[in-house]
Amino acid sequence: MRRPVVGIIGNTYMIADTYPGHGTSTMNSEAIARVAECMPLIIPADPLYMTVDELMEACDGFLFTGGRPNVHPEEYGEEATEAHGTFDRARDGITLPLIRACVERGQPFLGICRGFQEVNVAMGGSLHPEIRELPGRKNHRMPTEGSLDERFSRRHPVTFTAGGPFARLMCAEEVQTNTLHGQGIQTAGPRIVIDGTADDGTPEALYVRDAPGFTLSVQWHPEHNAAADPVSRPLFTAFGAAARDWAGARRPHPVLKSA
Ligand SMILES: N[C@@H](CCC(=O)NCCCC(=O)O)C(=O)O
Repeated sequence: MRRPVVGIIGNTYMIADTYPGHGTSTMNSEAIARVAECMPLIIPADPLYMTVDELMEACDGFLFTGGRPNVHPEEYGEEATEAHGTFDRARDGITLPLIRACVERGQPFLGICRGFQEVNVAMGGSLHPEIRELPGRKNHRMPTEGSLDERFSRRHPVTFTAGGPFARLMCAEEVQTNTLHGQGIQTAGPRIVIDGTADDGTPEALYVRDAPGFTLSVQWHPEHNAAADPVSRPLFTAFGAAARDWAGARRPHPVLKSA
């Protein structure tokens, strides 16, 4: 059987500070190829180039990756302010309808950081532009100095709901994770289940209630050191199994089965 194809949502970057291109970190491709055991395919996420239907036909599952630009607040009914930072409207135009279509059809996805936030917004939730300004919250942003491994080092605990899909998948109710984000979930969408939180109350792990397929998503970055990290590895392995099920029969692999 051919390997399942996982569409890795690309971000827009300036190449050599001169002209725009699409891309993703090799950590994402590596995690999909070597841990999920699927074929990584980087997607130039822009509705000018493709439709959601075409993407769903071409790919068996999707990795909604991290990305510096924030989801546009119009997508959750708020006006943009300076605090909301920069945006990527082309990516919003693909990812938000694609998430809703995957939820409805049971096609698997794994959301990471901005991708986690996109899942919440796509399902009717909202984001806070700068969570470190909320009372009692810590700074979750990427350290401004240090090697890649230092910047992606584990910085806070995440506690999962006892008996929930994440606790079952990780065989632990508490894990340590990295953290590289400024925004965070403000209100969860009606079907979003927050299944893990940081020690300052920031939502860190979610799934979509009653979705027929795999929807596990995390605010941290499991793609770092995915093959060796005991928290990352089960997430990518379970996602790969869900994509294989979909590729084999074009049928969903439910979140609870995956855990
Ligand atoms: N913009 C959001 C999401 C942060 C995020 O995904 N960070 C990783 C960036 C990786 C990259 O630049 O590709 C926020 O700040 O909350």
